[in-house]
Formats: sequence, C-alpha cells, structure tokens
Amino acid sequence: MFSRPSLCGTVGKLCRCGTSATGKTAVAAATVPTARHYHEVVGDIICPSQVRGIDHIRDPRLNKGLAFTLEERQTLGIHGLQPARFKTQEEQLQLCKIAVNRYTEPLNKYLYLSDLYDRNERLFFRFLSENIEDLMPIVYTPTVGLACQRFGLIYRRPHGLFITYNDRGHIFDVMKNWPEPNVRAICVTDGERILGLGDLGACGMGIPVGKLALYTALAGIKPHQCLPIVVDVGTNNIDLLEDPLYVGLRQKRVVGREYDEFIDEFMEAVVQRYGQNTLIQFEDFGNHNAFRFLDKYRNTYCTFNDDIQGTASVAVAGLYASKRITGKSFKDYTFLFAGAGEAAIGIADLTVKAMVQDGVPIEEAYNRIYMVDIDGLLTKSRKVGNLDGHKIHYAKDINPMSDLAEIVSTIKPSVLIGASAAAGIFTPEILRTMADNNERPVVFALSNPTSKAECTAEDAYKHTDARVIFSSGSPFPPVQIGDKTFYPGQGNNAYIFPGVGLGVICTGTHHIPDEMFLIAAQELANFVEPSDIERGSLYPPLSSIRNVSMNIAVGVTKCAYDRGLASTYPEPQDKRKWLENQLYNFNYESSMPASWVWPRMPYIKTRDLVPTKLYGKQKSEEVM
Ligand SMILES: O=C([O-])CC(=O)C(=O)O
Ligand SMILES: [Mg+2]
Repeated sequence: MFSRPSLCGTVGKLCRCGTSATGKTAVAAATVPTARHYHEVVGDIICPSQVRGIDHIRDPRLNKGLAFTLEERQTLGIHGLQPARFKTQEEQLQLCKIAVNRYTEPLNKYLYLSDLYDRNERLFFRFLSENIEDLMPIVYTPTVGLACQRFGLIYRRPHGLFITYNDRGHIFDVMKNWPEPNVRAICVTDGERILGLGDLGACGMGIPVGKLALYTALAGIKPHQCLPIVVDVGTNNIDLLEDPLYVGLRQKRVVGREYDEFIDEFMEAVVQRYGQNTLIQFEDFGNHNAFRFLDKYRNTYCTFNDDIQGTASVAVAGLYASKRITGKSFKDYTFLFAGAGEAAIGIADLTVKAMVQDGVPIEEAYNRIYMVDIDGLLTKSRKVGNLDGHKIHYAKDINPMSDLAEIVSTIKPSVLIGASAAAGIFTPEILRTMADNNERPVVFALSNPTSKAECTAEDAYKHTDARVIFSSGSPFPPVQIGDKTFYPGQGNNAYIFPGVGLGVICTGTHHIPDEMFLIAAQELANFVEPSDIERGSLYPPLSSIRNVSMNIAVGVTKCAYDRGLASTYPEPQDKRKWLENQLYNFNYESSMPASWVWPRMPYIKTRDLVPTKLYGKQKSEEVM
C-alpha cells in the first residue's frame, strides 16, 4: 500500500518468512522486484503458511474468534480448539456491545477494549469505528488520561515501543525489535505534558496508543503501519518516582544537550529504520520542547506537532463555523487566549494565517489577539526572558494586568479561548461579562481531560443566557436550558490528525506545511451543517468523523501534489478513489491460503465431492 509496492517490505529481497515474492527461491525472488507477494494481501509480516494452527487464534491480527468457518478451522488445524458455534463478525459486534456495557466504570471499559485489541484486532477496530460516539471517550480523551494515570497498574502487553535514555547510542537496535517492517506513521511522546495532567513519564504511552487507534478507526490507516513510541528520559513527577508501581526509568528527566542529542538520535533512527517519509507525530511534549522540536525538524523530517498544529486546526475550524452564527468576519473579532502554551500559540498563529487569507493585514491580525499566561497579560513591558519564542508577537503595548476577570472586562473579547489546563478559570462572572459584551459570545474551553476544562458546558450556557457559542476539548453531555437542548461540539484534534496522517503517508509527503492544517480546518468547517449549528455544535457529529477525515485527506493530497511535496508518483487523478483503495479493511478476510499442501488439506474439501453431509452435521455457511 501507499508508496511501497509490497506491504511486507520485501520488494526485491527475501522476506522474513523465507518464502519468496514469486514462490520460487530467494535468488529468483530477488530478481523480481515488482512481483506480488502473498503478504500484499495480508498486509503485514505475518506469513499464514508459516503459522501454527493455534497461532491463528492467539495472534490478534489473524484471529477471527468464532468467525472461522468450518473449512478454515479444519484447514488451519484449529478445528476442535473452539466451540461448535459459528458467528459472523456482526454477531460478534453485538456481543462486544453487550460486554462493554456490562461495565459502568470507564476504566473497566477501557480494559475490556484493550483486551479485545489484544485478542482480535479487526473486531476491535470495526467495533471502535462503528461506535465512535460511545467508544472514543473510552479509548481516547478523557478516559485515556485515567488509563495513563493508572498505567503501572493496568499494564498488560506492549502496544508500542519504549525507548529509554539508557538505549542512547543504540536506538536503531531497539527500533529493529519492533516486528513490523513497514511502519508509515509514528506517534511519539516523552510524557512530560500528558493532556492537562502534567508529567506522567513512561505512563504517557496510553496517549500514542490512543491516537494511533484513531488513525485506523477514523481514517482507515492500517494498524501495522502505525507505531506508538515513548521516549523515556525519566520523570520529574515525584509521586511517580516514589510509586512502586511506576514502570518507567526511575530518575529525573534528562535535559539540555543530552536530551536534545537523544531526540536527534531517535529521529535519525526512525529514518534509518523506516525511511525518510515516515510520519512522526509529536504528542504531549512539554511546551518549550514542543516548539523547539517543531522548528528544528519541520523542514528536514516528515513531522508535525499535534498539540500545536492539530489543535490549532480544529479550533480554527470552530472559528470559521462560528462566523456563520455571529455573522461577523475575522476582522471584527477580538480574541483572548487564556494560556500561552502549545495549543494557544498554535491556534493564534493559525488564526493569523486564516485572517491574512481573509484579507486582514498581518499586523492588524496580530493586534486582534491578546494572550494571558501564568504571569498575566502578555505586554511589551515584560522582561524579555518572560516573552520568549512565539509569545512576543502577541505582546501588547498596554498596562500589565494579571486578573483574568479584569482583563476580560477591559479587552472585551468576542472570542475567549481556554488552553490553560487550569480548571474552572472561566468563572460565572467572566462568562457573564462575555455575554454582556457580545450578542453571541464565543467561548472555547479546550483543556483536557474533562477535569481540566476552563468551564463546563453547562456553566457556559447557564451564565450567558444560552447565547454562548461553545466548544470543549473533552466531551460534555447535552445541556438543557429551558425547553432547548444544546449539544456542545468537541473541538478536539481527533477531527484533524487522522485525515492529515492519511493524506501525508499516502502521498509520501516530505514535510508538512502549516497550509495543510489550514486546509484541514476549512474542510472540517465545510462539513458543518446548519443542523449542527442548530444543535449548538460547531462541529459535525463524531459519527461523521470518518467522512471528515477522508475530505481532509483529499485536501492534503491535493496540497501535497500542488506544492511538490509528494513523493508517490504518478499523481492520481481521482484522489478520493485512490485514497479509498488504500484503506484498511475492517471486515474479516478469508484465512484460506491460495494453495495448500498435504497434510493441511481441508478434509472438508474431499468430502465436498460427496453431495451429502460435510464432516458431521455442521456446515459453516448453514449455521451462519
Ligand atoms: O489528546 C487529546 O484529547 C487532545 C490533545 O492532543 C491534548 O489535549 O493534548
Ligand atoms: Mg496532545
């Protein structure tokens, strides 16, 4: 799939399983670089003809549970290892629903799903992708935050790669231990800023695992092409360091030059192992490092920072959609950001680009955006060290202020965006002021998980006479005000990164320009229906997120070819169809290999010649 002709990564070489691309000898295979290999059908390194019967059940990629037909059971040598009943995948999905709903605690639901993932990969992804509204809050934000906090307790089996600082000098060797040879997308964290929960060290692994599960469930990227990674450089979280259940390196974080060299080595090892165009998504790094690494690597690697660029894109999509309610254009908006970290600066920078595209001069665009960090409003009178990096653009020539309520009354923003990880700072008083100053105040409480949101959806509606245009990073239940029910949208980067990822890896894009995130924002905003706005949401329902991802991927694909960033040629004419042809198949595929040799011949086949009963009474098609 994608830019490589063979999924097992063995084009022109002997594949790991020892069979050749032509079914002939290794030497002959090496001379037939484009020959189709059985692995192209299976799509990963697993070579079914080399797998023992029982491993068809034990391997989550091969396992179909009771959906193995009688022919398959007999042929694969697993007949008798399962009860008599045959089930379709649809029947199994119904069982999954019953099973997950038996649990009331979200963390228990998470554990059930994690176990399903370990048992039957295709069933897990189909279940997730067809029940996004119910299951995304479990596999992803907010429950994944809890799973990270309890990681030492719930850890069972590896779903990703742990590269520790002790592996420095040998990162490539560690990467070689990951069994999949054709990884196309990596999500990496160092665990320093997990959601709004702070430094969780190696327990942050839940985040890349959850993000990449959405790559598959929401954008159809094949699971074996995704690799979650934690780079474990220690943690400064004292509670974790003292926790006997902590599973990471028990030391303070490595910082400075050593840390930078370690990340440099990691980036090089990715390229050495999986090639130059491997997508590397940075996730939940500390603020300072997130910006530095984005600036450092964005033009030399295929990389983006989800917390800066993904979050920016989803927020700007919400701003585009909000214009349809307020009837204003961007030049009429005044923005105030609570927080000046990755998300806030990312959103502000992309908002400036969106305004410029709408014809607002760049200076005026910057002037329209105010920002507050832990020390108060960003003003020019601040000490230089306190205004570093991207913050400087947003510093204003006005008197310093530190109280958020006072700042809101003075600046009178039309849009208030929270990306502060400071729960509840949008007090009733602040929300009331927003409502007093605006007919339709725009308030985004983007911090995650739910416990870190700047205000709840209910408070936002309640203290603004239900005039607020609201969205949040974590899901909130519907809010009833009078006889009207509001369904607040979830302004989460999950709307963005799967589609961007799909477009980027299919096109073999070298570097990811900000323009792709602006395109993604526009595609998402275009998807918002009047009925969504009517429901109180700036985003389409989560159930349509797979279609959104495809639209984003098409937009990104066009951009990749227009800008000369793609490396997959020839350029496809019908880009949507081309992308669709490369998607993961959530349905079971046949486990029957193309050709068989004795003794694995299915005895059912010989009996097939007899027009009566097959091997006793059962016949899988009849029972199904
Ligand atoms: O994971 C999420 O839900 C969104 C995100 O990137 C973050 O909050 O860091
Ligand atoms: Mg994040």
